[in-house]
Amino acid sequence: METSKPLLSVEQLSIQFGGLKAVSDVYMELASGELCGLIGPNGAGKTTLFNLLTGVYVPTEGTVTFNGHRLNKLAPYKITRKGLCRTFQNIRLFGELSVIDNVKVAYHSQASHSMLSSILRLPGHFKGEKVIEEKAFELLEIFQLELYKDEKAKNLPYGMQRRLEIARALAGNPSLLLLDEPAAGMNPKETEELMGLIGQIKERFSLTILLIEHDMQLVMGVCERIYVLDHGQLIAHGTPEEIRNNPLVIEAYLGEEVS
Ligand SMILES: Nc1ncnc2c1ncn2[C@@H]1O[C@H](COP(=O)(O)OP(=O)(O)OP(=O)(O)O)[C@@H](O)[C@H]1O
Repeated sequence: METSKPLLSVEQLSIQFGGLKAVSDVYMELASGELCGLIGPNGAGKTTLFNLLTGVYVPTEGTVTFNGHRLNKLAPYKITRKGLCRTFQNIRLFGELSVIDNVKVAYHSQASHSMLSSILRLPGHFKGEKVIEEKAFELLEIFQLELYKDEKAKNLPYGMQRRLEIARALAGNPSLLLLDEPAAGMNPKETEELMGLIGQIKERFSLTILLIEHDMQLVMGVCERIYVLDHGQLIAHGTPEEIRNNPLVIEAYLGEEVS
């Protein structure tokens, strides 16, 4: 039987900050089209792992292979161009720019019309700009932000800013999307709507998604598989059912609710 190669393959990935191994010998495989969770107590190394996958940090040891390419030591923007895009735990929008310009900026980093045609205002520039404007508006519609397109990003309510962050990440045309606590600070209704939306964009854009989330019920509800980190080490991975009943996970979360 032929088994297809994973979209993302992480082997023995480690990073050391002084005396602290923030990520230690981590293994992970994501198949194309999966929606996986990454969980673990505070300080477990989840965001650091995202930073390693996206080139923010260079690993001390180990390899990251994405879509057949070794990512080690590639600059973050090159990794984004390969189709691995992310959002951040702390919202990183251009607050003074309009909502639609925030998405357009993200498109420009991928734009196919050349810098020269833009400088000289050649027809290719205007055609490219029109396409970008249309695509950006489409993304705003998907995230129900189109009515706010001319509003400064900083004036959006928090939940909408979080949605705009994801729209911006999608403008990078990812095949793998990493979401760092996408529902942080949202109320239960906003969170439920966001999770529905994440399911929709996954199908619509044929995405593979890895998401960090603290709300256990939510992770168990939406993810097909879950990876669990504790003190930088991978202590478990499996289906929500397997994770819920794993003694190591229960111990790591002692005092917190796992189900
Ligand atoms: N640049 C850095 N220099 C030194 N230590 C760091 C650095 N980045 C992260 N760490 C440490 O690595 C450990 C893991 O941090 P990380 O932010 O990845 O955890 P996390 O699982 O994302 O936590 P949380 O759920 O609280 O966001 C922490 O002890 C943190 O202080």
